[in-house]
Amino acid sequence: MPESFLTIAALRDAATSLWRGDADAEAQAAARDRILTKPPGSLGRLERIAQWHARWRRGRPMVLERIDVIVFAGNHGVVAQGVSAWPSAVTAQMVENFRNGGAAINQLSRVAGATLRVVEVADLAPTQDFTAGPAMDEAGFLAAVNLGYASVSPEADLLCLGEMGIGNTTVASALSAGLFGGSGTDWAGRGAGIDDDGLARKARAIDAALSRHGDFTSDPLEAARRLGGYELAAIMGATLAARRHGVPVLLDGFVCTAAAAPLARLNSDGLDHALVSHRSAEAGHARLAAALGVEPLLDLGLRLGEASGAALAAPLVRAAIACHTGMATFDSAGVATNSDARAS
Ligand SMILES: Cc1cc2ncn([C@H]3O[C@H](COP(=O)(O)O)[C@@H](O)[C@H]3O)c2cc1C
Ligand SMILES: O=C(O)c1cccnc1
Repeated sequence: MPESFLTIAALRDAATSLWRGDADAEAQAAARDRILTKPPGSLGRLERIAQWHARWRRGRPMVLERIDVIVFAGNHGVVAQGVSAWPSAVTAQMVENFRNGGAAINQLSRVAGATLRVVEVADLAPTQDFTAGPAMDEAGFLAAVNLGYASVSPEADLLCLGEMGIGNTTVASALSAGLFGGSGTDWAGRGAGIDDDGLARKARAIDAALSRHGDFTSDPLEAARRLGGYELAAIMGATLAARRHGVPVLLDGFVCTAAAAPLARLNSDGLDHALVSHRSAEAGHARLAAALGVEPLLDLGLRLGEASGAALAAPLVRAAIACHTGMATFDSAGVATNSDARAS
């Protein structure tokens, strides 16, 4: 596979010929779960998380020494439609804040024992307003995908993805509608706190984008190029790279999940190496998770973005792996197995 995609066709090839994961490693992890000193299944979803990590780790040891958090930042032409309560300048100001350690994600990354990196996509130039034309041309879209792809280190044991981009809840709503159907009012939410009039403008902008681009959105990559944004394209590229490198992924909230969703539309298992870390309070996220058939790990009423939910869920993966690798077996600890096991 090339290190960067020169054409949409090359990207499509990569996104439709995915590594399917290590089914043996997953089965071995499930078998070990059954002999650990606990009632079978009693660690609930933690057991599935450990098995998931084993499957997508390409045979490497089940450790969580290196957790990478990457926040991709970008700007959006559709902000001109009055869809955000905040000016686009806040994107660059928050990037500076990330670099100075002052944002929520700085604190949450530290608590998770993770390393935070911020990547400005397209130098924070805005996309084209997608009510008037495609958000990105092919070259700009591919450059953003490639930047995201190249940002992923194969050395990471877990990758937390997030975003910063004023206006991007409108973009995520339009992209979700393009991929899964529905209208502006179905998908639009209040984002970073827009009022009722703004919410109505947001729904109208999404509907305008859908009527302009709707004929092309049956192709998930065209949907991503026309209705997406630079940082969303980078998140998709990073998610694809993580699949290739054997790095399990935690996706953040609505925007991040929408960004990666084209991969699930290209392949029914295209996001199996990624977990949705939390259910965002942003209106569209529950609908998007249902459309993808996934159950987010946490539900804390967060509606921030920045990878905040992903960083919060990383300790769950750490806990799952600690139990899986550290617990004694019934045999080694001399604990009696249950009656079914004794009878067999
Ligand atoms: C100070 C501030 C910090 C943020 N951190 C994340 N977001 C979040 O809000 C933005 C999306 O909301 P909308 O679509 O309504 O513009 C994104 O930048 C997202 O990451 C923030 C927003 C603000 C204002
Ligand atoms: O869930 C998200 O991704 C989100 C919610 C509100 C604002 N920005 C992002």
